[in-house]
Amino acid sequence: MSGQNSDPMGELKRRAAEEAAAMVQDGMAVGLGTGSTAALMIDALGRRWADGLRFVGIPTSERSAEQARALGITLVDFSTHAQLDLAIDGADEVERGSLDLIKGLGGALLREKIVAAAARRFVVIVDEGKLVDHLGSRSPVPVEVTPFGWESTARQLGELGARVALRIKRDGDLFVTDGGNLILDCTFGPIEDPRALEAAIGDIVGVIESGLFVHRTSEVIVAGRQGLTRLVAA
Ligand SMILES: O=C(CO)[C@H](O)[C@H](O)COP(=O)(O)O
Repeated sequence: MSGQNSDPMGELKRRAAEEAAAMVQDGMAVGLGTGSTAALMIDALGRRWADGLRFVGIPTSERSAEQARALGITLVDFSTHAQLDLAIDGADEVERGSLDLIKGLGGALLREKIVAAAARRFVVIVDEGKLVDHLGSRSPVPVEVTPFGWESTARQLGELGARVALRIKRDGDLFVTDGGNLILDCTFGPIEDPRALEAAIGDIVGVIESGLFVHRTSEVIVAGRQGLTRLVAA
């Protein structure tokens, strides 16, 4: 067995990741996303780094920091780089048309959102299975909350119409974010007005941030069976 084309979608995701990595230019400050697709992009940046490209990265998770460091990529923080040229990340859902997102199934939504908000351009890489007509069609909205009083925060999220589940790891331990917080996965079903829901979630005391990314995306690179497609925000 040759192994070639045994994972055609994986190969397309790798190409999408490489296309996004090709947008990085010498001297840029770049936000490095989290997740399996973002990891392919960081690998691609590692190859470009080995070829002589020089830039600085701000990682969105300890995982991505570790990966980038192992590739020799220089990492910085917001104390020296309060604004980024570009941030590249994956997503759990992308709404066709608006390019609004759900992120955070990997648990890095807070740092991901801070990095996206600080970037002049925010580029998202996904496979075509992540495209939806309405956010919430398949994915819950992850919400990062303070451990103190999480039960009360969960009750109030429930009052917004969500089925709320505290995120637990496969080994049965609580999932704790890089910032030491908890995640409540909130299933709303298809969301009519993501902007209004993002605001309503953000109004609840105890909520740190939600995985709704509204009006933040500059461009989406979609890996599909027919090849790569680039979607640009209207
Ligand atoms: O938001 C994220 C992590 O918090 C990821 O970008 C999202 O979960 C997509 O991951 P993957 O590329 O593995 O499907």
